[in-house]
Amino acid sequence: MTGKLALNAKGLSKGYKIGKLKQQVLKGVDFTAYHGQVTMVMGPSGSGKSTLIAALSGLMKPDEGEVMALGENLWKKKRGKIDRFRLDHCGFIFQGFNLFPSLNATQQVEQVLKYQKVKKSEAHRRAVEVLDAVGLKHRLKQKPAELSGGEKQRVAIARALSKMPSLIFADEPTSALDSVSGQVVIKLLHQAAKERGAAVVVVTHDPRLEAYADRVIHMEDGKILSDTMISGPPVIV
Ligand SMILES: Nc1ncnc2c1ncn2[C@@H]1O[C@H](COP(=O)(O)OP(=O)(O)OP(=O)(O)O)[C@@H](O)[C@H]1O
Repeated sequence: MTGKLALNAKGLSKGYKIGKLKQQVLKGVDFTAYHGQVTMVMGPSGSGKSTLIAALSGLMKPDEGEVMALGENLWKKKRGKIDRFRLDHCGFIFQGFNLFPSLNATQQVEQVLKYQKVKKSEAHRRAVEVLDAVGLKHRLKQKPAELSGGEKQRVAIARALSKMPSLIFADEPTSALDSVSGQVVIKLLHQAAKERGAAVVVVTHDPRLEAYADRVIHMEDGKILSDTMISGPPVIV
């Protein structure tokens, strides 16, 4: 699995209309991501990083271009099938955590597994296991309001990892965190790539992440300016 192409996008373009003007945010972007690798996307604010992630993950249809995700032509699918693809194969870690305020840490993870039709008892077992893995065994019953920023982000990661997704999209996953919590989050993402062969795409301004990236892509003004493979070309197995 490791080293195989997980995402292969070609010619992605996207513009937003503001009144009569159209702002071109993605300008014919080609993008690849491999299983077992952490691909970091950097660039100035407004350069189109989040829009790129949205197009790659089935959240927002590009105006032009094609996304092959796990060998499937994502945007050729019907809306419901795209939603199902996301549910089955994608894990998301966004800024602001997106946790349900009324659910405790265990329930946050169980909720996701319920959508995957995992049995209740099995969902509970897996939720506890994955929360333990992110160092939150002592916070299983806490709701978001009772958790620190770092703990909330770890719940969000546990939730994303619990369904063992092949594709993980993280948008500024460490921006709200102190350096210790940030390191924990980075290591967990790295582990998901190395131990499970997930393709991890991380949008970040955080230079600490660079040490864990296999590849660093720089975007500017809707285009990719540079693409540097840090850990050498992927190994095809
Ligand atoms: N739904 C939308 N409607 C209109 N304009 C949008 C929309 N989403 C994003 N934009 C604009 O598109 C441009 C690129 O946004 P995007 O969020 O992709 O950039 P980014 O590189 O992720 O920025 P940041 O680092 O600040 O998060 C910005 O100028 C933004 O204002």
